Amino acid sequence: MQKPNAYDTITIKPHEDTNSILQLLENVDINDLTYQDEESQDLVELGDEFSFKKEYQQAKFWWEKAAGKGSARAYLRLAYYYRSVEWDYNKSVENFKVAAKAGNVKAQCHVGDLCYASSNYKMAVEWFERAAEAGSRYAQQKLGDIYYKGIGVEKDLKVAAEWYYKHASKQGDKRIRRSNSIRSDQVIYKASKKITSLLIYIIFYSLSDQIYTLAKEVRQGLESQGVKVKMFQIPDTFSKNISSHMNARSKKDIPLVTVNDLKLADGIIWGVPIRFGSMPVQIKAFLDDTSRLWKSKSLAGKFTGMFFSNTNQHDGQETTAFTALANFYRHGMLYVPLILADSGLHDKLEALSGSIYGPRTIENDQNAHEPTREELKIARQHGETFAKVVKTYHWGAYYEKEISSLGAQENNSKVSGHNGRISDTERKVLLSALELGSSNFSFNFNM
Ligand SMILES: Cc1cc2nc3c(=O)[nH]c(=O)nc-3n(C[C@H](O)[C@H](O)[C@H](O)COP(=O)(O)O)c2cc1C
Repeated sequence: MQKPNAYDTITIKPHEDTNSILQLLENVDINDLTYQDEESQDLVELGDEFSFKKEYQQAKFWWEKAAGKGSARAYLRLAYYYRSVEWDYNKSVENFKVAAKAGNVKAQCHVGDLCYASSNYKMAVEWFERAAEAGSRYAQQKLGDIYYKGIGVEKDLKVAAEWYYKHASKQGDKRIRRSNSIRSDQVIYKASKKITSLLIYIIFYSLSDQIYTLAKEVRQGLESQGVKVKMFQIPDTFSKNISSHMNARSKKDIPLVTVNDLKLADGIIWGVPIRFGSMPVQIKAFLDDTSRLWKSKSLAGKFTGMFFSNTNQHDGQETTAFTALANFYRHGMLYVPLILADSGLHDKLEALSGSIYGPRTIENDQNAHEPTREELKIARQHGETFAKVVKTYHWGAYYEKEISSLGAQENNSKVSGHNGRISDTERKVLLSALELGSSNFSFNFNM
């Protein structure tokens, strides 16, 4: 019979395979327990013998006899027969369904595939679940994919990770079972710990508290992302006379920063009051002192950012930012700008403080030390964004490290016939576990 161009019922796509029934039967577990009785098993095997001799009509005869006795195995063979010898889509699907209902795992996978191809995801999941629970690795992987991508079901990384893990653990591939470090729950736990132990510094110099007020808001934004925050101030170098002349306020509860402290931070945000279009000498002196960290590259790769304060709307933020950037780039630090889309700066009609270089508060004669609500909001938002950037980087670095450690383990384990590469399944177990871990921290990959 001629293979039809399109199948008739519903929206199921035709199988494009031209496999002979022998090839199709190759993957069938001949020891499956879905036959009903010994007699029907004999009949199925008789049919199989004819099939191996490519005498398909005879094969069909005996399989039909076995099917008449309720043998699920026989129904599976008839489904293959109508799919690869005598093209009859309806009969093929009918036989798959009977075999699936009678508990044949292979048939359940086929029915799952058919439902999936016709966008009936709910049914597909039901059939794949039946097969997966009976141990089908194919169905386990399919369920992992379905939940991982959220196709027709609500995306659920935890469920995806569990199915991928089951799929991987059954592989006979002992690598995944043996390696405790890639147990998905442990990956999540370790990665989560890594993220919650990220340490961000806010380092500022502030005489009359304007910068200090903004610093507290940046801190809130950072902490909302689950990172640890330490606040430091840069030691003053003015004499008591000058300080009191400049209305300096003591902030005894905030520790003074030392150059060595910087080594421990995963990110540093600087609070910079503007002095004649540049940073205060105290900050500059401190940054100059960091030159002793060049050789050890202690600051290289760390994220950094700034927030500002000054008196006049158009006076000095850009020049202060420009001249500061060279200090950071010299160390190989990575500057995080104020992301305008996050801050809402570019869609406001009224003039707002801050720029692409960072949030800012403008001194106000009546209310000198109280930034506006919008300024505080932008500062908080910047703290959030900064923490997300640092987390994204460390998450990715952690993931990469796990992947390469898998590769290294593989090379060491000398599993025969393995090329040392990480399998797709291993990647998927890790990826879903890591994404799941990230979602536990309301971490947003789409920022
Ligand atoms: C020496 C000096 C220079 C200043 N230069 C500027 C300036 O160039 N532009 C500006 O808008 N404000 C300038 N200001 C105002 C400060 O930026 C403002 O007082 C500061 O941001 C207050 O922050 P703080 O309370 O955290 O110390 C200057 C202040 C001083 C003391």
